[in-house]
Amino acid sequence: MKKVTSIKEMQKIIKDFQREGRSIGLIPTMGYLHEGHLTLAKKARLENDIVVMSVFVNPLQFGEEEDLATYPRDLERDMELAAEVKVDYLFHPTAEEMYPQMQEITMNVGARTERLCGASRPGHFDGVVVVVSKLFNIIQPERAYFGKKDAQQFAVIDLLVKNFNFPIELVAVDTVRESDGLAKSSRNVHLTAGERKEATVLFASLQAAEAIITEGEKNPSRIIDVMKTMLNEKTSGEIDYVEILSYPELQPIEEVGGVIIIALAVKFSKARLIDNIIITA
Ligand SMILES: Nc1ncnc2c1ncn2[C@@H]1O[C@H](COP(=O)(O)OP(=O)(O)OP(=O)(O)O)[C@@H](O)[C@H]1O
Ligand SMILES: CC(C)(CO)[C@@H](O)C(=O)[O-]
Ligand code: BAL
Repeated sequence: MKKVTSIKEMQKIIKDFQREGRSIGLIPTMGYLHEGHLTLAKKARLENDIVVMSVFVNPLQFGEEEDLATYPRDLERDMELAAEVKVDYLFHPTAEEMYPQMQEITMNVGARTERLCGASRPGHFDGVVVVVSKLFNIIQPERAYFGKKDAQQFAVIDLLVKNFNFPIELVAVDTVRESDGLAKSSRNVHLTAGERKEATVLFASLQAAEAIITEGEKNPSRIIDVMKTMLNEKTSGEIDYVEILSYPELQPIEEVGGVIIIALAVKFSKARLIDNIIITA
C-alpha cells in the first residue's frame, strides 16, 4: 500500500489507472480505523480494481466547540490496518493541502439537514459536502463507500451526487457493532469505563423502539418517550436528540409507516455518539 499526501500526485496516479480502464473504489474516512471502516474497505476490494482510502480529519465539518483538536488519530496503525485489507492507496493530505484558501470555499446544504446532526451541528454538513466533493473530484471513483451509522450523511451525499451529477455509485454499508450492540466508532475510545458499559443502551433503545413498532405502536412521540426514558435511566450521558423521521427525506411523520429512521445522539463526558436503525414499517 502506498501513502499519498499530495493532491497532484494522487491525480496523476488516478489518471494513469483511468487510461487503463481500471475501476476505482473510494472509502472516505477520518481515520483511527476500526472494523466499521475495514468492512467498507473489504467490500470496496471485492468490487473494484483499485481501492483508495482517504484519512483526513476535515476541519470544515467541526464546530468551534467540537472535538477537532482531540479527535483520535493514529496514522501508523491506520496504515497497517488498511494494508491488511488490501487498500492500494491511502490518501492523507494535510489541511493546508486540501484548503489552501480555506475561507473561499463554501457550499450550503439545505435539504435533509434541518434535523438530527444537521440541527445540532450547524454547518457540519456544509463542511462534509465540501470535502466529499473535493475527494470525488480528486479520486474520481466509480464507487464510494459510506456507513449507515451516518445515515443522514449518506442521505445528504446521495443528494449531492444527484444534484451535481457526479458519475459515482454510492454504496451504503450496514453498521458494524461490538458484540454488545454498541456501534463501532472512533470516538468510543473517549468513553470512560463506566460510560462504555452504559452505552449499550443506545442500541438497546433502538431495538426496543423496533419491538414496540412490531407490536403495533404507530405514534412516534410515544416511541420516543419510551426510548428517552430508557436512555435517561441507564446513562449519565445527555440526550442530544431522539427522532423518528421518514428516510431518506428526513421529514417528521405523524404516524409510523413506510421507510423510517429511528435516530439518536447522546453526549457523554468526552464523546458524542450517534446511532440509528432504518426500518420499513
Ligand atoms: N460502525 C460502523 N459501521 C459501518 N460503517 C461505519 C461505522 N463507523 C463509521 N463508519 C463509516 O466509516 C466512514 C468514515 O467514518 P468516520 O471516520 O467518521 O468513523 P467513525 O467511527 O464514525 O468516527 P466518529 O467517531 O466520527 O463517529 C463513514 O462512512 C462512516 O459512516
Ligand atoms: C465522509 C467523511 C470522511 C468526510 O469528512 C466524514 O464525515 C466521515 O468520516 O464520515
Ligand atoms: N462520521 C461523522 C464525522 C463527524 O463526526 O464529523
